[in-house]
Amino acid sequence: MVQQAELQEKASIQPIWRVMQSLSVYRWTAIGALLSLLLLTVASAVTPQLFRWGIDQGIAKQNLQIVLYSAGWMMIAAIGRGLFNFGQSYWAEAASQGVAYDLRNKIFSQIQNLSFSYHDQSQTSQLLTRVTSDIEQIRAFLSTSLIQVINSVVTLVAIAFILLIMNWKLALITLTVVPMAGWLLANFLTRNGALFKQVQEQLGDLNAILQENLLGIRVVKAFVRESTEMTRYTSMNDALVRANMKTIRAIRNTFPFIFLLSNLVTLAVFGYGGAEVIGGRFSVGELVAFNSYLLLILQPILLIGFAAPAIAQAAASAERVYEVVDAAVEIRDRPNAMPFETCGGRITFENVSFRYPGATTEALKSVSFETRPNELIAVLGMTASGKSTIMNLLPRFYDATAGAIRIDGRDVRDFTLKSLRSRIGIVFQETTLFSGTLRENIAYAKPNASLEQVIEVAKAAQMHDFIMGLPNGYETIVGERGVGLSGGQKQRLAIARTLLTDYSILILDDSTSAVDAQTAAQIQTALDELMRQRTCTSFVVAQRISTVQNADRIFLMDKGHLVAQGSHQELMQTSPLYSVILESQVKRSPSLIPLSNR
Ligand SMILES: Nc1ncnc2c1ncn2[C@@H]1O[C@H](COP(=O)(O)OP(=O)(O)OP(=O)(O)O)[C@@H](O)[C@H]1O
Repeated sequence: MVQQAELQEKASIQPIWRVMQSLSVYRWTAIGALLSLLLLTVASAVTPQLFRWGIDQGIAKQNLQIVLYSAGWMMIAAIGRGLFNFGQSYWAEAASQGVAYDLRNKIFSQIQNLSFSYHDQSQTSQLLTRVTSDIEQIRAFLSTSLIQVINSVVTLVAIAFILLIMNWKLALITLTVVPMAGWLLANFLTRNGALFKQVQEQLGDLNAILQENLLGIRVVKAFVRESTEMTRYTSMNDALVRANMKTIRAIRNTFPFIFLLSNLVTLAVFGYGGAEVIGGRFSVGELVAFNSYLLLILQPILLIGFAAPAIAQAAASAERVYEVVDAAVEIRDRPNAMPFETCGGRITFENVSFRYPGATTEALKSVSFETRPNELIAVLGMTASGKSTIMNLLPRFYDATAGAIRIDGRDVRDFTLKSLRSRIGIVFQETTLFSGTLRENIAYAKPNASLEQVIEVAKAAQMHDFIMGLPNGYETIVGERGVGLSGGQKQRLAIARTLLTDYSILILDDSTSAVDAQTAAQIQTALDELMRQRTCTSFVVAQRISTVQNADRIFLMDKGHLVAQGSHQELMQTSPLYSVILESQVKRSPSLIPLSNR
């Protein structure tokens, strides 16, 4: 139990240290804030002494000059406090903005590097919450809570020192408040760390529903599920409010005790100090000064108290942010990885098996094949038979669990990822477009491509005529995720985008599924030309008979196994499964001519 508690505490405190260490990049700004803070403490600590001087030496002895002098110095101290306060908050804010900026960039760059498997398993909305709300919590901690705590500790130490010099007995009575309040706060932090983490997680969950809803709003409306979605969102929103209320209750249960403590101490000082003044052992000026210090010493304790929930919240947020920053990038370059430059066209799968992280069964089971230079391979199979998985392994979106994948005899893991992926042109099954113009979307991987080059690939993807029919042509703005384009148009744009890259291996993963048969055939003819001219090998995950017939070889997948390979004619004669699949396609798409009639 003790060990577990220790672990928990370690887990919550460490990220905060790490956040503070990241201030070292902005050390001069942080030092500026710290210096201002120290000067602010001096200016605050000196004021009660000026009071004491003014009362004891000025008012009590009827010396107007000293009263005026003390008032003048108090004025200077007040101006100093204002200036140092400004300097402290300005520099603390600047340093916190710097750290937040770096963290945002770091987490974004890590998100770019993390492997497909990480993104498969993580929730987009939780990532969004980490980049936005969690980093904001950390920034607020650096700009406000951290400064409050340092300020409080420095003030506490300085004032405790002054009080002890002034009257050690009275000082000891006063200072009893410090360990008691400290204990209450430490308890509060340990008990409620998990609660603050829970709030951030629930905020992420709430964002998840919002995000899913925004992405799927058309489905929601089509299925008339608005009220169900509303209920789902409201109940998550309720849960968030409940969690937030729990934190507020925790704060409410702790802070009244600290206030009570401070009030009791004020009374004790008044009673004991009053008796000392009557007994002639303490001057009125000293008691007034002491009382002012008492306020100054309670203020830091309360400030630490107010900062405590924010620190707990920031610790939970820092833990969540560093979880992403530290996540292992599974697919990375090996030491001494070499660039992939020329492709001879011999792609080999040697007993390749693959299981998706978290999956219970293998998506590929001991798949072996070898392609020949300039071959066009069609991959065919029932749904979920492993076709896309084969395509995912070649550019190393995932690494094979067993076996090896080679290009011209060299393991794909020996190449640098950047060179490997830039020489493999892939058109995914699902099309993602970015907001921007049609031209920008086509030239996504090659922003400097000339308009002629863009037009050339758009023609090959049978997109040019459509684009030219638009009032703004290639400069037409595409909505978010390609809103405003049909499914087939999006797919054709995705094909054009890939054709503009420096591919030498081309993979088309069912990328004309939303295009009508006639247009698909036109794209196919244009692609056939390009594939044979520019690629060393091409793979097409095929659904259409025309594609299958054009292929040099067909790989037939079934439940993760490569069950047959050969030409269309060969498979027609040898593989019953092949005939079944093709027949089912003919039924699905009446525009296709049954194979038996060809
Ligand atoms: N990211 C993933 N995480 C876990 N399992 C996955 C993932 N992607 C695919 N799978 C599983 O792997 C198996 C093979 O999927 P794959 O996408 O390769 O099939 P496919 O033949 O391309 O199917 P389709 O024709 O429907 O696109 C399926 O059982 C699928 O559920």
